[in-house]
Amino acid sequence: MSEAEELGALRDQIDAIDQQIQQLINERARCAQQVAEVKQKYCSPGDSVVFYRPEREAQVLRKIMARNQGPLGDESMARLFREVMSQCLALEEPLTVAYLGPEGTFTQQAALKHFGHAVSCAGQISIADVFREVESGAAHFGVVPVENSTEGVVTHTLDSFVESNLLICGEVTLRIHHHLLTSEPSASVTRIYSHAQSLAQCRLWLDQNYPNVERIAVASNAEAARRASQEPGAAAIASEAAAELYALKPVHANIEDQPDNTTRFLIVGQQPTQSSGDDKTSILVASRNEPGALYHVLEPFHRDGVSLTRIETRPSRSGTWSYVFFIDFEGHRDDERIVPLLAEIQSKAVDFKWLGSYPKAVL
Ligand SMILES: C=C(O[C@@H]1C=C(C(=O)O)C=C[C@H]1O)C(=O)O
Repeated sequence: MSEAEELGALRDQIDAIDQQIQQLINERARCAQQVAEVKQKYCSPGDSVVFYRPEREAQVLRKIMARNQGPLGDESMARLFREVMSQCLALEEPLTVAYLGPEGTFTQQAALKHFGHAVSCAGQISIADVFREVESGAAHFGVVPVENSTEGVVTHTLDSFVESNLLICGEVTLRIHHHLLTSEPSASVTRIYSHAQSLAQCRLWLDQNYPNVERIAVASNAEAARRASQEPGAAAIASEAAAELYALKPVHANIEDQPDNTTRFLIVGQQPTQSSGDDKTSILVASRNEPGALYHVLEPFHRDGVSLTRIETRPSRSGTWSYVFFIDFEGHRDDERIVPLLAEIQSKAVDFKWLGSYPKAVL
């Protein structure tokens, strides 16, 4: 056989397989539409139907990864199905997701990684605005950054939970790569714009490569890219998405000081999420201002062998030198061993707030 004949035969096979995949995807989509009808049928009058089910989506993705045999990698396969589910859910109900914008931010990337591309994303100018959009019902869900592996916690996000009644219904992590973007030759750069966190994440690289160039902190990396596209002599530290959006060239790629630089984002919404079988819970606890206060809050976790995944301390706004603790641990509020544990902590604390139980990030 000639090359053309061999390729022709294989491409015929691919066409036939595509036809089957397409039919099956539409069959799946029809099932999702029926799921929507069932959800509507059993919804109590006065309640609003909840179409998006984070725990079910996490379970679907975990099953896909567990049974995958290649040659496509587990994560690549899960990403494909992430998009299929996103389109199926959009047939049930098109979602609006508020995120910390503007367009081109890492938070937007996180929103698309979590929900897939069939949602409509609404960029907000602050974390408080993301919370407001979801509280008012203008957006179904919100996405906000909460911690970075190099720079630590995003305090605005934690503080927002003190006042807000929104619940955490998911988490998503993103490997953060920073690039130096400009439209000029890199030698003529006189100013570098970026968000303060990104400037900090690239501090050593900047000290070595641009020691005498002014670093200017702006509201977001996307805003930095916008300025770099308009001002002569300006460069930005931002993402590939921002480079595309503002037609800038990445003159130096992956300039972050820590190669495993990762940011964790939270998904916030109005409804509680059911157990997916592999979950995390976040709580806020204020304890008495006395010796051993934190110890007494944490002791039950140790005793019951429940793993803490994070603990943050923030000053409470209600009194000088009193604190609230943000605690993340493994398990769901409805798990048999978590129910009594939470009751005990609640009974010991001056103030206690359950912020949500949600599936551990799958992708
Ligand atoms: C189909 C459903 O609704 C939505 C779509 C899903 C899917 O496409 O698999 C999964 C969960 C929900 O977000 C469902 O609840 O099963």
